[in-house]
Amino acid sequence: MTTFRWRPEARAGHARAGWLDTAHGSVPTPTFMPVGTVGTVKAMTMDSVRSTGAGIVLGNTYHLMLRPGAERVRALGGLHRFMDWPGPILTDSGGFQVMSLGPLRKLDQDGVTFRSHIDGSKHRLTPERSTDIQYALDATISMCFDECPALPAAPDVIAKSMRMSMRWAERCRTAFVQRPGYAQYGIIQGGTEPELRAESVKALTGIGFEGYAIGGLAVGEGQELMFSTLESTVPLIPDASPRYLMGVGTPDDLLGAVERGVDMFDCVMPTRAGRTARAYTERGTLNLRNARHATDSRPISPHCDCLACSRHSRAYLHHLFRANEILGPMLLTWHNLAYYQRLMRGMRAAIVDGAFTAHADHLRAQWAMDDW
Ligand SMILES: CCOC(=O)Nc1nc2cc3nc(NC)[nH]c3cc2c(=O)[nH]1
Ligand SMILES: [Zn+2]
Repeated sequence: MTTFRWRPEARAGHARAGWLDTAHGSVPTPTFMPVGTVGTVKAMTMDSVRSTGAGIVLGNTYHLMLRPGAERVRALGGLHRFMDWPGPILTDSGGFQVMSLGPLRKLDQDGVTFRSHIDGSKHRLTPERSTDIQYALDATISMCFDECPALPAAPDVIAKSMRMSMRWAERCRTAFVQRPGYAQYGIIQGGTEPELRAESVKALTGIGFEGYAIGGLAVGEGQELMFSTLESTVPLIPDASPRYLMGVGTPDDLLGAVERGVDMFDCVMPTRAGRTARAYTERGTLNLRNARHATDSRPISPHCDCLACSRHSRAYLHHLFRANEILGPMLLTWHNLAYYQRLMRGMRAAIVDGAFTAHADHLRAQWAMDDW
């Protein structure tokens, strides 16, 4: 029987390398979670996701509750069976998606009523319903139902929103079914106000969760404010608890957040960029639709073992995107996820080898070169 926990392996300042033990297997941290919004990592098979080195994938409660419905997924054996991913799955609570529906949703102290973007049907999410849906999906890691306020916002607006999210966190914890190897994460809110962030951490650790997410960031505040908020918030989280920074980010964001003690990440950038001809590489990004790649016989990256880099040229990817061929987004999504996983593995190895500072300097110097 597995107990859900994070085990430290090595440290470099605030950065940590470790293992996350779950009911669906152990995953090395720091880890990047590909986003599998509607039960699929777009343009990828789960075997190709596995081949990039991914350990945990993310599923969206909001999308899955609307289609095909949580009850149907449960009846079919849960999300692991449904999408054929035997490893850990983290499901978000739907909070963030629903908040971004704008006029299609009505928020009150008890939850959110909204209309489906698919067929306009009416739905309601509350802390209890969100937690029940994630249970029906058999999520390895469930997230609390929270409100992520748009930034910039006045401190009193941020405070009111955070305090509502803390009341919702209490209700989520009460509704959560504890099972060995499964987890529920509290989501720290508080905008970029250190005192509000501290109040939120205190409230959540008082309730007690298996892990803690830093929410309310990567919503337009900019990297400097994101990093300063991490510096004031992460040290308040219990050392043995896994930390998850939601919706982040670029390779440079990931490096800076790992340096500040974050263990887990999710972001749509590598998959979304893969569909829009943008390639991530050790030397910055490439827009493969650009004519300058039309005759370039080199792989996207000489350091990459993905299918695109081991079999094809930049010229071929350029051609596929110009011809609007499905294989283009498939190959480039594969490459971008492989790059993100290689980046995480490289940071982890440097922390374990006691060479993290030198590795961070090397990464930043390379990204600045974007000359190939
Ligand atoms: C993944 C769990 O998400 C939730 O259930 N709530 C939540 N999600 C967020 C997603 C975010 N994505 C970004 N930037 C792309 N920032 C985010 C914040 C939250 C959040 O505060 N709360
Ligand atoms: Zn590649």
